[in-house]
Amino acid sequence: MTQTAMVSMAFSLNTVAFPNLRRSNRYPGMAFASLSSKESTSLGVRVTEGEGNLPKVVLTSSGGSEAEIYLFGGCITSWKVANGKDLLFVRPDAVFNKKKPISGGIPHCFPQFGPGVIQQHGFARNMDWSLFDSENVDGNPAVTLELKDESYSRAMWDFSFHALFKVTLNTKNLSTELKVKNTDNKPFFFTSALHTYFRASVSGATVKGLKGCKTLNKHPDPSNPVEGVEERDVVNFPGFVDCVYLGAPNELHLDNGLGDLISIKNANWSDAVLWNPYTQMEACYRDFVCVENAKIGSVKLEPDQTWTAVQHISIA
Ligand SMILES: O=P(O)(O)OC[C@H]1O[C@H](O)[C@H](O)[C@@H](O)[C@@H]1O
Repeated sequence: MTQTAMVSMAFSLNTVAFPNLRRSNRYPGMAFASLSSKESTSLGVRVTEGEGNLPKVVLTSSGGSEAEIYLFGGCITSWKVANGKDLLFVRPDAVFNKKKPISGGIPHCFPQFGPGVIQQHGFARNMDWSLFDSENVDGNPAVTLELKDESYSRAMWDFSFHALFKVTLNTKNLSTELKVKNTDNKPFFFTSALHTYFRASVSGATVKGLKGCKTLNKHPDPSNPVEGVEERDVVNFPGFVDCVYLGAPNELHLDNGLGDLISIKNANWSDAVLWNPYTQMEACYRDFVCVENAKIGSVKLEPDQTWTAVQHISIA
């Protein structure tokens, strides 16, 4: 299919309002499928209707990979590599009704990781992000979503900010770039994470690269993390795991126990978190591990300053 053919679909979003489409579709990469039609074979970037009638963006690369991103929460829920295998995991208890964050894929934690003065993991996973931009370069599609403060966020965190989240799909990798700009006239602080749920066989899953990191182990008491140092070359998930790794390296290697070796690279996500709820989630804990790129120490942004962090997950 040619690039021209990829964008031939009409833009028809009768039932869903996207408040910020002003810069969308600048590039010949985005097709907007009718929300009444769930089927499309277009390559590139298209918007369609997902679970619970929520709008989702589908990226399809010329190399045969596919990713899905819900505007609600700016949450990537699927990353299928060319053989059709989805390397991300959405929990069976996930709901798509905006009453809860989508439990699975790659939810945002912003502007707070974990519990604290505002809701657990912050509000970004509970808000509608908007389409901001799209492109399709050499068969590798990308979409940028946008989140700004509004009354919901202001009620708990009274700052003006502008976040952009760019998701780029290549044949063998999925990259994200998160930019947070302080658009207020006073400084603010935040913490953040990409709470990535990888499909896995928990009994065989391992993570390499964390040896030597300072740890804050939330097991057994989440409100009183135990400080330590990771001594293992290969970290596994023998039971409940909830551990922060400070000063994590810019590349980790996940063996998902299902035959896939996944490289998790980052720039500026200085920390990492491993999480598996074990029998707290009896129905699904065997089927995923969370390996999260995180920023646990507060980032301070002065007015007009921008913080940028990149995650790059790829398969060998
Ligand atoms: O259930 P959620 O709010 O999505 O949080 C799920 C988990 O996220 C992180 O991994 C935290 O370290 C855990 O303490 C928390 O339980």
